[in-house]
Amino acid sequence: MSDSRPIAFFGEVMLRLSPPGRELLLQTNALQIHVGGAEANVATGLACLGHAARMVSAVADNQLGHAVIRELRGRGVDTSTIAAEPGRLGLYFLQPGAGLRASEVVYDRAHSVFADRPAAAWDWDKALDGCQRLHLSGITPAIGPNSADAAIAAAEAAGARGIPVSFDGNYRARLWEAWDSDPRTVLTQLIGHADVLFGNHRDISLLLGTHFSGDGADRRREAAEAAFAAFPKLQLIASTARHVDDADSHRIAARVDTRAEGYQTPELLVAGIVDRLGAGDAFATGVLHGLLEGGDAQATAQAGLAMTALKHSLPGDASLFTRADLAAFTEGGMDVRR
Ligand SMILES: O=C(O)C(=O)C[C@H](O)[C@H](O)COP(=O)(O)O
Repeated sequence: MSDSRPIAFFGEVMLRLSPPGRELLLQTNALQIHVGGAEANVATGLACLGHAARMVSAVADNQLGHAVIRELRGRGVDTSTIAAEPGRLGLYFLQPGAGLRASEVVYDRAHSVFADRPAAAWDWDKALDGCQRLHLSGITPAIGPNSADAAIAAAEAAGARGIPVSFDGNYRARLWEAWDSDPRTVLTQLIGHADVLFGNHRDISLLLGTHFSGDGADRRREAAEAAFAAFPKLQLIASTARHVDDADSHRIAARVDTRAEGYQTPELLVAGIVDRLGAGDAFATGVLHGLLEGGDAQATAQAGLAMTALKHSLPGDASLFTRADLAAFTEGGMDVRR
């Protein structure tokens, strides 16, 4: 039996606006709307797999914010710790890639309710009450000084209560560059609280200022060992290796390193991609699911790979797959099930 206590997710929830097909953003006169936000995506993914997930956030007290809360609640996420306050909801525009044209994201989230909320306004006693884990990502501290302080306060509050923290690096250059930020110091501080880190050898290299000279899996193991040495609380590092052939076809392997062992799955061809956004969050969902089920490095990496592969087939940011979907994927056989 896995732990039934909720996992708390702290981060901004937004709306994503994107053209229906492969059109350019303003070539179209219609935009599709999806709820997005890295931490909310993982919360949704885990809720759909039957785990208790609690979203800690703040949205606009208007139709948009209320719709976001309704959507998350409808997907089984506990929304009782989402504040609705006067102000604006963060948005982002996605122009999906096609062929050799890459996808583009335009953020429109400055001065959102979440970004402008003072760090002292968050109630960590309520947010973390009864939780088994807190999940954070590198997006929250990138949003601006209030949310950087709030992310650190969240990690410290979890630490003070003995609640483990998982951290997804999710480096967003465009957010960090928009203000007078110091990503390395802030991210180092946050990862210092984490027992689970989602990040690859490049993220670790940037954090530690170390160059890892090996190749492939060896380089990832070398980077993981350096991170374990630098961050005493860290117990597990998970990453994907993604080769982009074109917008519709990627080859992906999943890797999990613990202090004792490293396991990397064979590369999986993910072709016919419908929507790549949220695939990293689906990977985190799978890895956390694997951990909650008591899996070892191999089982955890395989669950991460399965969830990320499935997400590429689904429009929208969040992974909505159930345990039955995961089992069907693992059994194989891609023809119609009837
Ligand atoms: O960029 C942000 O700030 C967001 O939170 C929007 C998206 O929901 C995530 O970025 C998806 O992240 P990936 O799973 O890495 O594709």
